[in-house]
Amino acid sequence: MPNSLKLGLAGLGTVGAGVLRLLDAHAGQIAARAGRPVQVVAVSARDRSKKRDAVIDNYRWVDDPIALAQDPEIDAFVELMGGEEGIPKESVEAALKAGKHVVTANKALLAHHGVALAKLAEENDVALNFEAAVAGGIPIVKVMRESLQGNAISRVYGILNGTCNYILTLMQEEGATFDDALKEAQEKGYAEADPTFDIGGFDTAHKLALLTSLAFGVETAFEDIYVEGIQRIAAADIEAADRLGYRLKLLGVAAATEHGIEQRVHPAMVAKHTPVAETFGAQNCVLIDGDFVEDVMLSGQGAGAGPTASAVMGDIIELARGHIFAPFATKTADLKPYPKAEMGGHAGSYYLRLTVRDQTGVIAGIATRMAEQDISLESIVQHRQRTDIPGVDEDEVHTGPVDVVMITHERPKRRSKKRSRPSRVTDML
Ligand SMILES: NC(=O)C1=CN([C@@H]2O[C@H](COP(=O)(O)OP(=O)(O)OC[C@H]3O[C@@H](n4cnc5c(N)ncnc54)[C@H](O)[C@@H]3O)[C@@H](O)[C@H]2O)C=CC1
Ligand SMILES: N[C@@H](CC=O)C(=O)O
Ligand code: NA
Repeated sequence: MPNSLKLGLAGLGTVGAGVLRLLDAHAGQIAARAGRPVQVVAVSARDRSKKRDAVIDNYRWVDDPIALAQDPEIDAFVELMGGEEGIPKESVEAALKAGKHVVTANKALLAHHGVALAKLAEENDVALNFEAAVAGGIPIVKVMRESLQGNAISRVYGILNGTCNYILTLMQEEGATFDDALKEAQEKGYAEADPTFDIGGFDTAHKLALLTSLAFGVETAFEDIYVEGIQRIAAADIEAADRLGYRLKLLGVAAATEHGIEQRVHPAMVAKHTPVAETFGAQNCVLIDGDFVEDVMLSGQGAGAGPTASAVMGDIIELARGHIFAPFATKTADLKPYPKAEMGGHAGSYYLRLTVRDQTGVIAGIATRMAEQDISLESIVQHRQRTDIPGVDEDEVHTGPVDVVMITHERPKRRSKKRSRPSRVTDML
């Protein structure tokens, strides 16, 4: 049998430990399928003695991930530390410059520095594989990079963050609080080390930047993505969505428009009984519209040790077989600059929830204000009496507060810079 593919693995948390367990469980099958054994020879993390979900005694320990990245014994460096700057970035650069293949799950790093790192990989004739960086176990990067390259893609969108979908699912299905649901997602290993990246929509935006590049053959443009997270979603929004026949989901959308490519991340009302609305827990769902293939949808677990380790191992097996692809499908010199479509030109229908006093003329007043702002309403509904607002006592029960829920007709996001946005806005898909 040919020589084994020797790996140096940096990062032994949820994903790193998952990769070691997967290799341990399926070493024989992987060797047979890859055509040669795959072997971890050395590992690195912050704390050697930490209790973890994998046994590391059989591997050489290297304190410094950058030294591991250049270790003469390894063929490939597997970066599972996370973070866009510092040691993860320097170690990946060091590995590529030393002629080592790199496999990483680090979407934050790639969203910011992916094209520069891909250029380094090209110059050194090595691979930079990142299937695990987008939608966890779903093989979306391979599909975009290889299978769909013959198409002109007009849109790629979906649920790209397991933590947010898990939180929204628990709030919707079990009435859990936001904080409790987030804590559970963290305990299950879905969340980023800093969960603000998840709930603030930035992790979805990191992944969207990579999908946009793969779909449209353009440079990544994370800074140009419109990002709104799920932190301000309240139980009352979830209830209102449910009554209107929708589920709230955090979506990432990249779409070709007449003005360029629009990239946006925000919560959206998704009609019940559609595949996106039926995506629950840590599952992700990615949809692609191509001119010849038409609609493609992929779904599966977007986070967690097992699914992510599966994606990492797929990338490693590809290397062991000797397959090297351009990381962003197109040679970096041929990637086009990102043609940004301003969100100001985005046409959408919006959901708004106002909490108001239940007094005569309130709804008429709102309708008048909306008309003054040239916003046309598709529906306006007065919802339940609010009893959960501090300072409201029983005597006030007839004068409010109540929720008024409105759905607007499709309109551009901002007609004029002078107009302020309503405080609670959710774009509908
Ligand atoms: N947890 C998940 O479901 C998924 C995670 N990812 C990505 O995989 C990567 C790893 O994520 P997790 O395993 O969840 O993180 P984690 O926090 O569980 O583990 C991180 C590991 O990296 C080590 N590490 C971090 N920074 C380091 C540094 N500067 N020097 C040395 N060691 C360092 C830590 O000691 C730890 O062993 C991240 O890029 C994450 O975004 C991607 C898909 C899914
Ligand atoms: N924190 C991420 C992990 C996978 O990418 C998520 O929740 O989706
Ligand atoms: Na993936």
